[in-house]
Amino acid sequence: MKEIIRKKMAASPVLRWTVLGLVSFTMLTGYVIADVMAPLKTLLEQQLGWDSSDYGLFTSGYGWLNIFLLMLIFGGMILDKKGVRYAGVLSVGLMIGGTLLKYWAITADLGGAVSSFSIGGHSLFSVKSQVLYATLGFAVFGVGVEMIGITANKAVVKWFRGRSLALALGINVAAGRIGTAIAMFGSLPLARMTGNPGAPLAVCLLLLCIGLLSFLVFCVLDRREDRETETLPGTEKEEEFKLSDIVKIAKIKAFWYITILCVLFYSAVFPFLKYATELMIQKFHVSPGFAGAIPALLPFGNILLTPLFGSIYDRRGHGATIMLIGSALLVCVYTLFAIPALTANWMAVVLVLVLGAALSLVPSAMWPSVTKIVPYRMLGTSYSMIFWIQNWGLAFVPLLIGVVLKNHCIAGTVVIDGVVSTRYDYTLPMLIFAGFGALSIVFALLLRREDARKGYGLEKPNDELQTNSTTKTQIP
Ligand SMILES: C[C@H](N)C(=O)N[C@@H](CCCCN)C(=O)O
Repeated sequence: MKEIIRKKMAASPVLRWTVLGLVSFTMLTGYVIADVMAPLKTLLEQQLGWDSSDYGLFTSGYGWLNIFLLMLIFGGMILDKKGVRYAGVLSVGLMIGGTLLKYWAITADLGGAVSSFSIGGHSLFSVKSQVLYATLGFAVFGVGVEMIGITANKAVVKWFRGRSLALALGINVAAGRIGTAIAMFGSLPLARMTGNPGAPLAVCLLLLCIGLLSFLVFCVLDRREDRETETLPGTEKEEEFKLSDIVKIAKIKAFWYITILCVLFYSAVFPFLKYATELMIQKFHVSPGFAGAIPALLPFGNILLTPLFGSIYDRRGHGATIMLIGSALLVCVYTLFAIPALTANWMAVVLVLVLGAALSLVPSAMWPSVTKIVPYRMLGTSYSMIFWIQNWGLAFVPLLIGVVLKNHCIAGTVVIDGVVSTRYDYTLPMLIFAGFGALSIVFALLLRREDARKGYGLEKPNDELQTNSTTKTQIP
């Protein structure tokens, strides 16, 4: 066991909340782009001649570099080695570069060119060049936006530890949800109004440049603060991150419990959203024009509830229990979604709202809890390892649900908007999501037990740590 002395909790409240606003705004601009193309699927098919598999390839591009080339992990190590300012500017640079490539691909006239890939004369696959370049752009963007997610977390921890940390992290997550809501509601009307599917991307690029400016202002404040803090008497420099720290992180049981809880929980929520509109139409008989509005309630609820639950964690504690309750809610929601007899519209609205509460509870406690389990100097790498494993779930669970629907859930046909479409019985997919929820409960319980054993303080108020913020903190 090693002990280090935490840096002094610095800065005035005004400065701290300003910093939170600047970093969160930058993250918001990234989150808008992450979801801005989702409402445009039909438009891309109508105007650019894409089909569903083109769209599927493009969407999956988000995780390619992060998952297979381990870019997320490298991003976390860069964050720990070089600090939040360097990592943040790099993230925004990647987001801008990736979005520029995507914008060019969507708006350029490539004359229907096709890119083919072959080995030894055997054709592997061919894809429209436009789709390929747009996908590559989205892949580069995906590295940047995931990296800004972990960078924002570490920056918020740097400025808020010991003082309303969970509230601040909750507000940061809420900023991401505002970004998602802007994309969900603004993208399609703008593209329709201009008749150009690239128009929302152009606006996003402008937003991202403002996000970059916002982050640069943060950098000035952060550097000034660092200089001032270094000169405070009694402040010892924190140990630097070493590669061997990864092994140390990997040896922490609670870290794995929280990571597995994270992948299970997020795999039960974000992939659900990809199918939620169809579920509303087919099970709850919501009109297609209105069906997307019900799942869209989810981010709105989060905007208020995530900071609220964060604040409860700060003042009253019960972090592990909050994660447990959020996981239990998943099981209730998906079990009710699975019951074939429950088809009332209002039921769908209530269940989505409760799901929104779950998606506020778990993140509001999960991200601050990581700071109690791993030391600050390893935080970037720890968050990136959690995100990396979570990205596997986010990439493959939608695929799993698609396969299950295709092979086990076809229940005839149905006419939607005058078009004969396949009718799916969503019982099995909902039970799979409920299963993820049940497993989340198991890992939340394991986490709570481990906390009781090791005394991480997950059940203690974060603000209580304020008194300890300038004293010694135990580090594994
Ligand atoms: C999808 C992404 N990897 C993720 O986990 N996002 C979380 C937390 C974001 C933390 C932002 N500083 C989310 O709830 O959106």
